[in-house]
Amino acid sequence: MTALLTIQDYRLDIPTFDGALKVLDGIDLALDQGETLGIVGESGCGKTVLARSILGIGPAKGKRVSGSMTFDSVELDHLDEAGWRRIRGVKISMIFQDPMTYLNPLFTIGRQLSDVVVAHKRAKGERLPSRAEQRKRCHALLDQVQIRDFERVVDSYPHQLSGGMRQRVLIAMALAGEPQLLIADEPTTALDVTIQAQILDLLRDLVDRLGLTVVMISHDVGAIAAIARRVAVMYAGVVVEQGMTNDILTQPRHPYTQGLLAALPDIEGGHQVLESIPGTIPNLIHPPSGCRFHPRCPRATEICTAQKPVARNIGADHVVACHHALD
Ligand SMILES: Nc1ncnc2c1ncn2[C@@H]1O[C@H](COP(=O)(O)OP(=O)(O)OP(=O)(O)O)[C@@H](O)[C@H]1O
Repeated sequence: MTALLTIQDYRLDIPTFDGALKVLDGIDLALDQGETLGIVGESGCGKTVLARSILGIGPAKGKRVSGSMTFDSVELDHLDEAGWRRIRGVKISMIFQDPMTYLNPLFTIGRQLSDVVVAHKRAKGERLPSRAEQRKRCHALLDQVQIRDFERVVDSYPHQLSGGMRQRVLIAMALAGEPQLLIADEPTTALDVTIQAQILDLLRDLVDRLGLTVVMISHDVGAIAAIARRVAVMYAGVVVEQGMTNDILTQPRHPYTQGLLAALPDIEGGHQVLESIPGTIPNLIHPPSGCRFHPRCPRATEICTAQKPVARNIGADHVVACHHALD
């Protein structure tokens, strides 16, 4: 089976006055239809840049140094604007941390959702829906995200809704084009803990019911574990470990993953946030030689400063980039 999304040796630099930030350093990921992949790592390790690059909305000055991204057999890096319009928001849609930023404060939810519904019809060259049809479609979309008081919500302005409701509305908008892939970038981070759990339940339900393919980004391992069957751990622009979520959580092999999980106070029942292990993410203009994690690594030896570890398979669907993964 061909993967729905394939990312191969993807390197991205962002030029700055002080030199190029080597933000993504050879990312390899693959995602099948119907899969749920979590990307976890500390703040600043490149998760958002990676996710946005999949949608062609990466940093404006970002330069692909090597590698490729292929979605549904389409080479994304070769797309022109017309090509992107057929994919972005249609085949791949994205939800973000702060829904308020993506909702227009001046228009009601009903108006904004209707606009999205109409825009999708137009993009597909289909007949534009009547007012009544738009309303029916909005109703169905809000129902899909478990919003039951339809009448109140469609006539509300974004500020009249709670954060959780706004996130549900954004998810409804993201689903309007029946996307093949949904990218969720920290979708629960800005919400209260109880609301976080509700939104995670909703995403879980959508995955189960619609067979949605999801890439979910979070620094919250609990949130990732709730949604994602597979997980990729990122450190300083590198995927250091990936595999089935259950294996990674119970048998982490990379010292960074081990550090992240050890720093979790108690994963049971709650969605604990990662506490970073000692040290900080390195400067990405002059990243450490060899393994980017070596300055913080309790197991680092000479080879780690000299050679970048090659990602290797150490079990069924468990890949680690560490010289000492099996020590
Ligand atoms: N447009 C930009 N210009 C310059 N640097 C950028 C730009 N966008 C991202 N970066 C830098 O790239 C690195 C990775 O950022 P990114 O936002 O992807 O991290 P992240 O893992 O998603 O973190 P967070 O969880 O805080 O969002 C950071 O050092 C960030 O400062």
